[in-house]
Amino acid sequence: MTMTIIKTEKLCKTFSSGGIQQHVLKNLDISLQEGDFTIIMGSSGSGKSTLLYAMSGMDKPTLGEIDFAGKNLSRLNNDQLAIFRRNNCGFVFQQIHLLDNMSVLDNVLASGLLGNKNRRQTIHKAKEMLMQVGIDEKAWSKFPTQLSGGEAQRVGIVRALINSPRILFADEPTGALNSASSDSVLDVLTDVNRKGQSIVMVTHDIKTAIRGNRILYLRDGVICGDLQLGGYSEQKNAERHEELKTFLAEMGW
Ligand SMILES: Nc1ncnc2c1ncn2[C@@H]1O[C@H](COP(=O)(O)OP(=O)(O)OP(=O)(O)O)[C@@H](O)[C@H]1O
Repeated sequence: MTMTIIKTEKLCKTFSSGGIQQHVLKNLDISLQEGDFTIIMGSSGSGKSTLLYAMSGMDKPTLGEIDFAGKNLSRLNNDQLAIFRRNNCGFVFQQIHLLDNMSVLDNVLASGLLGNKNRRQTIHKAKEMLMQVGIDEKAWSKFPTQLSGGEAQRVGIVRALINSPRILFADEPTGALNSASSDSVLDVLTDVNRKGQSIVMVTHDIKTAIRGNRILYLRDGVICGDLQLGGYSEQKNAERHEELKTFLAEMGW
């Protein structure tokens, strides 16, 4: 039986500037299931990143409730939210933001050793996870500038997952990568999702989106489409592609 991990009720986000209000998210009622690889699509400016930031506690909603694994995020202050994010959320973005003056391994450990962690176990876990994403021992002492974009993003994913977050939030994680690097990153995301990691990802790209099992389509701050695609399988790649393209055409994408 699947479990709801995030539930929003009448979630609204309004930005105000120069006396003008922009209602970016409008009364969203969304349920996300644990173990899902949920994709958020929609045209530019439809509110995808704003929704990702609200659901992950990176930003506060203007109105409405967000229940994240039984915790009401709307009731937390900024310090409580920061602790909640550290314990429950992993993030990967288009810009990778590894620390240039630290080695690959130290970049992962900088996150992994936050809090009261056992150093030896954390180092072991970091090395094991780096191996799993194809970053072998030779690369552990390299600096981020010595990595390809795809390698750097795979290190970024390990850094995001080192504290075993409930959800990995990804905002266009392959947006800056070439096709081969992008595939290597998507393979890692598919693999960790198959092992049970819940993922919520924003993307514009169909090839990226078919990795998900559920596609939410946002238009002008409202969810107007919800497609269940089933789990990713390479054999059914072409069929999934067609199904998603048809759905997006119906959405007016
Ligand atoms: N901090 C902010 N202050 C004011 N307006 C904002 C802020 N963040 C987002 N917006 C506005 O909210 C709208 C939605 O932005 P958002 O980044 O969520 O869209 P998106 O669907 O992710 O777009 P894209 O696909 O282009 O990244 C945009 O018009 C944007 O300018």
